[in-house]
Amino acid sequence: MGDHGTLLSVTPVPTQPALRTSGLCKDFRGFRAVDTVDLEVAEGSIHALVGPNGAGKTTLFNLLSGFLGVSAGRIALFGRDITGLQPEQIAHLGVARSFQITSLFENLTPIEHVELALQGMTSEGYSFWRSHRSMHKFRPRAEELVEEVGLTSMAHRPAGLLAYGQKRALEMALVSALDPRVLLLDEPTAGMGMEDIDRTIELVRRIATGRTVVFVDHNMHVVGSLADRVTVLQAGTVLAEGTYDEVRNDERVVTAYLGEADHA
Ligand SMILES: Nc1ncnc2c1ncn2[C@@H]1O[C@H](COP(=O)(O)OP(=O)(O)OP(=O)(O)O)[C@@H](O)[C@H]1O
Repeated sequence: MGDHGTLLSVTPVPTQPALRTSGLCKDFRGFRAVDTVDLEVAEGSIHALVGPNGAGKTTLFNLLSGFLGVSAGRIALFGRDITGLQPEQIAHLGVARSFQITSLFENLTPIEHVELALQGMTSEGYSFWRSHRSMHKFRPRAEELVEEVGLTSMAHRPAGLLAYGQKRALEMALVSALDPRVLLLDEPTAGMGMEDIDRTIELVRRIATGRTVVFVDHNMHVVGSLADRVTVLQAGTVLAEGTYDEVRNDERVVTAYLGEADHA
């Protein structure tokens, strides 16, 4: 080994997973909805959480984003313990979350929504009474984000007029505006027709560039198209994990889903 001088004193930091849970549990009055889950999400990956209804996917999302407190176990974000932090603290560390249903302001346009989101990211914080001029500095970036999600033609129309798929696209622009390192997407294609689904797949791919994405989706076409890795949950525990092809051929997974179909 050559002499690297002072560089030798710098200990290389091994790459930490974007998210890691160890022994994560959540109890609701004695009912264990998330049961000893060890999850590892690699930095830069797109990771899907799937499983039959009631498997604990949403609860796990709520734990990761701090909306629910853990009953046991730990959560680490890039190696930093975030267990017990409040949602806004976790958001501040670069984790953004989309919801299945987001409340948009019916009278504000997509551009205005995105401008508000961008303003919220600055030290100025959200302020509804700020002058138009101050908001205008966010206009170019807002236009870019609105274009990225395919809403340019609706950019200046009230959000109340947007079709369902367009509202979900606007949501995507809002989470992009937060420029998160880790993005948690809760059923990004729920309730969409085929055309919107394929557009959303493309959108998630684009937004995922340089980021880590964890998403929940029931649509296996979406999971197969997007996910680098898939974790299958059942009754709060990890049933299987691997690539999409690995898990979909796993007999336990097939059985779990057939079980669900039986009860549908
Ligand atoms: N606040 C709560 N109080 C009591 N039980 C809850 C609560 N939230 C979730 N549960 C229960 O925990 C289990 C897991 O629910 P969760 O919503 O996490 O499942 P899921 O995998 O997201 O299901 P779905 O695919 O239907 O959205 C379910 O049995 C649910 O009834």
